[in-house]
Amino acid sequence: MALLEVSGLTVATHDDRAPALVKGVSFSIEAGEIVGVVGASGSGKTLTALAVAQLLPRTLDVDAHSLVFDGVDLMESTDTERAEVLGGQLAMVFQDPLSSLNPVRHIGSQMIESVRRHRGLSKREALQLAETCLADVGMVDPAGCLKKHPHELSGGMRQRVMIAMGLMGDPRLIVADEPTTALDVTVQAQVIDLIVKINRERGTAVMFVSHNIALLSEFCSRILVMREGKIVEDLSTDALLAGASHPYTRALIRAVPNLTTDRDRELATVDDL
Ligand SMILES: Nc1ncnc2c1ncn2[C@@H]1O[C@H](COP(=O)(O)OP(=O)(O)OP(=O)(O)O)[C@@H](O)[C@H]1O
Repeated sequence: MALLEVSGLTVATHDDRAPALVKGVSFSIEAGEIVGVVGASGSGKTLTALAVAQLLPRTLDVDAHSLVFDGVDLMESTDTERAEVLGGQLAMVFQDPLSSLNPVRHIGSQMIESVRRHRGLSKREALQLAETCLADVGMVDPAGCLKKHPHELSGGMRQRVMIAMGLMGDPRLIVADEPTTALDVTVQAQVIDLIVKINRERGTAVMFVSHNIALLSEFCSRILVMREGKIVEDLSTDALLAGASHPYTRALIRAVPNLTTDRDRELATVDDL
């Protein structure tokens, strides 16, 4: 069984007359796999990621035939089971770390909060773990970082802190929603290298949301293409680079000049995809 199996996931507003925002999508992610989710703005990528992490706002209705993470159907599970999964095994990294971090609290106290609640560690043990996780994500002075406030760190460093915070629970899946979009290109590459390193060294699966199919093709083994709330294609990156793809995927490829596939020449002759 896959690590994550989503079947018939629908997300909608409470307005019955409005069309659903995510329309019955199904996909799976194997343990240790990096899967990209790509699509134009508004195609439903973030809502799908938030539904997996059970973080959708209450203003939205969510329904699914099943949403099984590590053998537990989160649609059917108790609050306690869900809290256990979400308290550690599944970590979420957002585009803007500043909106996830409390500006007036030290990094250390924010990092240890969840792990103390869910794993019953003492403050000292939790701070030791936080320091180790900060070292794992390449922070040069992990002990010093614990005593800093978010605004004292650069954007790239804040994103490393968010990833370190996710690692505190030793997750099996990291759901990363455009984690590098707000960063400049060099820092973006460093954060992606870090996520790939975590995947290789710890076997952590990754669901990586981006609007950039070329970027995803560099490190994902599989890519889900979303359009208007549906997954229109689910293909391996090898298949993508070989050129076998849906017209909408080809349009996304065409929008990125530095991704070359066998189809590129053909694409230049295809009108109005
Ligand atoms: N809380 C909400 N209430 C109502 N509609 C919403 C809500 N959140 C998102 N939407 C709408 O749902 C659709 C899908 O949004 P979503 O954020 O998943 O898109 P996305 O593919 O992640 O886009 P982007 O790349 O711009 O982040 C959009 O039309 C958006 O306006």
